[in-house]
Amino acid sequence: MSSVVETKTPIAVNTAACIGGGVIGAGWVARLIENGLSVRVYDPMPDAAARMQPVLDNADRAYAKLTMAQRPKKGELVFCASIEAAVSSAQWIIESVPERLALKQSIYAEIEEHAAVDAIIVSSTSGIMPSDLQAQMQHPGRLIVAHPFNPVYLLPVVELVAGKLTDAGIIDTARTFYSSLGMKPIHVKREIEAFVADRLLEAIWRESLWLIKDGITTTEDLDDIVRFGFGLRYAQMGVFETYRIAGGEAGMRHFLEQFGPCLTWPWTKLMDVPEYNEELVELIAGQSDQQSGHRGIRELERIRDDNLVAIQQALKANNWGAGVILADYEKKLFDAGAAVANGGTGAESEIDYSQPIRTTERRIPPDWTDYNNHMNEARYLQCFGDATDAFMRMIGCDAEYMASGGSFFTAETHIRHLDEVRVNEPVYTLTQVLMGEGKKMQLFHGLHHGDGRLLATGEHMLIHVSLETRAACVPGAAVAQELARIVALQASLPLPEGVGRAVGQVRVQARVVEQTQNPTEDNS
Ligand SMILES: NC(=O)C1=CN([C@@H]2O[C@H](COP(=O)(O)OP(=O)(O)OC[C@H]3O[C@@H](n4cnc5c(N)ncnc54)[C@H](O)[C@@H]3O)[C@@H](O)[C@H]2O)C=CC1
Ligand SMILES: C[N+](C)(C)CC(=O)CC(=O)[O-]
Repeated sequence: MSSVVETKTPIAVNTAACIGGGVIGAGWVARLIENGLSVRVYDPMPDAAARMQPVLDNADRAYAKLTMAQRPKKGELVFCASIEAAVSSAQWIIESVPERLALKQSIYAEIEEHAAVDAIIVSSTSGIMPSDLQAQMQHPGRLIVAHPFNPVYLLPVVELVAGKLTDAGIIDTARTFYSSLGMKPIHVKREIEAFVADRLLEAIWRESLWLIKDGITTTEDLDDIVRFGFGLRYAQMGVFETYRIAGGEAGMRHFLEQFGPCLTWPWTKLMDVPEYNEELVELIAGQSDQQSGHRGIRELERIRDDNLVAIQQALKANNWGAGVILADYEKKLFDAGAAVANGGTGAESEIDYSQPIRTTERRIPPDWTDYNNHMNEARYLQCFGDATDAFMRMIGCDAEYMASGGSFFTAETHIRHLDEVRVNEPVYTLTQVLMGEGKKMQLFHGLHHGDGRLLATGEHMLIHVSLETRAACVPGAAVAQELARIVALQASLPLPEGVGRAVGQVRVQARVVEQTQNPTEDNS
């Protein structure tokens, strides 16, 4: 994926500024740099950079598990001493400072003094109306709210809200921009305090505070009721689809018929608000300390991130909800990844196909290792399979080509394990094309450690097939031509060491030869 995000309006984003680097600012920084954008941060806290680093480390760890696709080269991160230095070269400016209208307005005034006049300014506010935020701006048309969710680097949804003075077209620009970051932008059609999600969250938060304050339950039991129950449902279906199913065959109508009358029963205390005072803080924070105080925040973040990654991957396997967003994001990464691995901007034209081609590049994720404390053998095949996929895309055998009915199937594989690799270590694959003719394609991948050591080799015979008939057939003209071109370019390369090897036990091979020469009824 290119680090330059082309948006629908004539604005190309390659540098973003983040004003405020706390919980949400750090989350934005992580998502932006993981997607290859350069980010300039301003936060007046003297230790802002040191406080942000563990969040960036956790994000890096989560992304390594989120997708096996090669991600763009991480964007540059610069901490700036002033708003001026942060925004002057940025095309996209994200404000994530504390939730106070006057503070936010004073920051926009300073941003407008130094930013390009066409730079977009975006607030992360949880609930202040964009019309109020833009009220004192010189160029209010360029401000919108893009309300994210914690952790910003993993949760796809972002609520987009325009103010009364926002220019037409900015929402579309923002939709394109956030989609390119692997997010799911949702346009909230009319501005309202707290938008949509925080209205819902506020309801459950207020009710929860009442339930603890009234001694009905504890923070721990309440959390268990959520996470062992309806919380599991909400990762995959929302309020209305869930309750439609709860209405049985008759669906939503029956559900409303059955539970509609409860609306007038005392099933909520939402009409009332618990008094916010020291006693409430002690009660809630004390129980929370008892429940979770034995773990640090960073450790809790990692547990949360691992679970969010696993949930999104499960949804991807079911082609549902947030999993569809992850699949689309990965497709973009895969399409661009191999080209970027070969250096430069990622343009296919920059790849030197006369040499073994750098097809993938990654670090070994924590869950790829086994009881021997090194990469599990199944993952070697994954590395080689991904390298084959990357090469297929290079010759034009991509999603579009497959949709037209052609693809390659692997018919035979031989893997040699030569050296160990451990968690978090960098690896890359180099691919040599041994043959590409008619229906057949033979590839030889070398899996290398980042320091150059050869860790394993994979030799693979692939057959081109029709996805309709599942029978072998010759590839389409463009794919065949590109494959032939690369084969010709690599024709003078020496054959790689280990090519054509079988599992090399001399005595077994001798038996194979003998059996072939003297077939009996039993073994023919
Ligand atoms: N924490 C959350 O769960 C969510 C928060 N938000 C919104 O994001 C915004 C930021 O919230 P958090 O990150 O949670 O707060 P935070 O308190 O973690 O971070 C705020 C950061 O802004 C910095 N800051 C203060 N004055 C500044 C100034 N004049 N210029 C630049 N930086 C300044 C602070 O040093 C701090 O690092 C708020 O508008 C909040 O409503 C949105 C979604 C979720
Ligand atoms: C509590 N909060 C209002 C800041 C929450 C949000 O705005 C979104 C989230 O991440 O829950």
